[in-house]
Amino acid sequence: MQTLPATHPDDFPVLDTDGLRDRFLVDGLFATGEVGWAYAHDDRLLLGGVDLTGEPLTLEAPPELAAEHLCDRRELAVVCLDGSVSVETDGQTHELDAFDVLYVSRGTGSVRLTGTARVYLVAAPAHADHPTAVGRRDEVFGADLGEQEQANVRTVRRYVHADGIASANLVLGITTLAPGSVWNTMPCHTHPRRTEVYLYTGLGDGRVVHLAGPPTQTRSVVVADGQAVVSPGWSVHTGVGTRAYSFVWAMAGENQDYADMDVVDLGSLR
Ligand SMILES: O=C(O)C(=O)C[C@H](O)C(=O)CO
Repeated sequence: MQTLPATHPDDFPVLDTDGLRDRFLVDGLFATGEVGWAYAHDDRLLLGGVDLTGEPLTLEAPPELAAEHLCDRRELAVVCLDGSVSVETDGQTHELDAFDVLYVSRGTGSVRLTGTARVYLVAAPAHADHPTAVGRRDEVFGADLGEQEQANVRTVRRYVHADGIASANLVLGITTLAPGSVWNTMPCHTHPRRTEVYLYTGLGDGRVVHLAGPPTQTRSVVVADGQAVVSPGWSVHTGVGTRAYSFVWAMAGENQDYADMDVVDLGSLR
């Protein structure tokens, strides 16, 4: 399992390309038939991915958690990126199509996936139980943002958040850029009270030049389809693609208020 220990912001500007990628880029999540895990020490976010080809798969807690079941102390989001997947949680079945999300309650004993799909997993420590619930792509709250002139026309869909699917800690959504738009999250922001992870999808062979770091000392990380970038509370998270794409954004920390962010003035970005 890839482990990403926390980094002090003063150490960020001195990292070279490989150092930045080692510390913040998550790669290798989507193996066929088995879950690839990554464990960010920032807010203890656990990320997983699997390429399902029809064989059922039961999710196990990675040994690093020292837990009997994945959800013993954690809540989980199961995100269907493409295809369709059937998720059985303690005997209850939930059908997901592309960009549907299943929130799985802390305390759930067994989680089993069956289907032909790429599935992304995000699990955060939880101090309370909330009901297992499905958020459907076409039913959750979606905000249409951006302008054609700024190449950032996009729909930001919110699934798990203060006014949506209830959770103890997790906040999660999916942003989709319109054809011809390439910029996400500009003007950008930081979340001093949360860690955020962007998982890029729908990029094909393209790339996103993702900007990270303190607002006055940003660096770029070139990201491919199926890779993710961890943004600690002091880091901006924004990027420009070689084509339109989607990304799953997931956060954990002090609260679940989507609007709790510090917007960075474009003129102060360095
Ligand atoms: O394109 C955007 O703007 C976003 O998707 C922003 C994310 O929702 C985000 O960063 C939430 O904190």
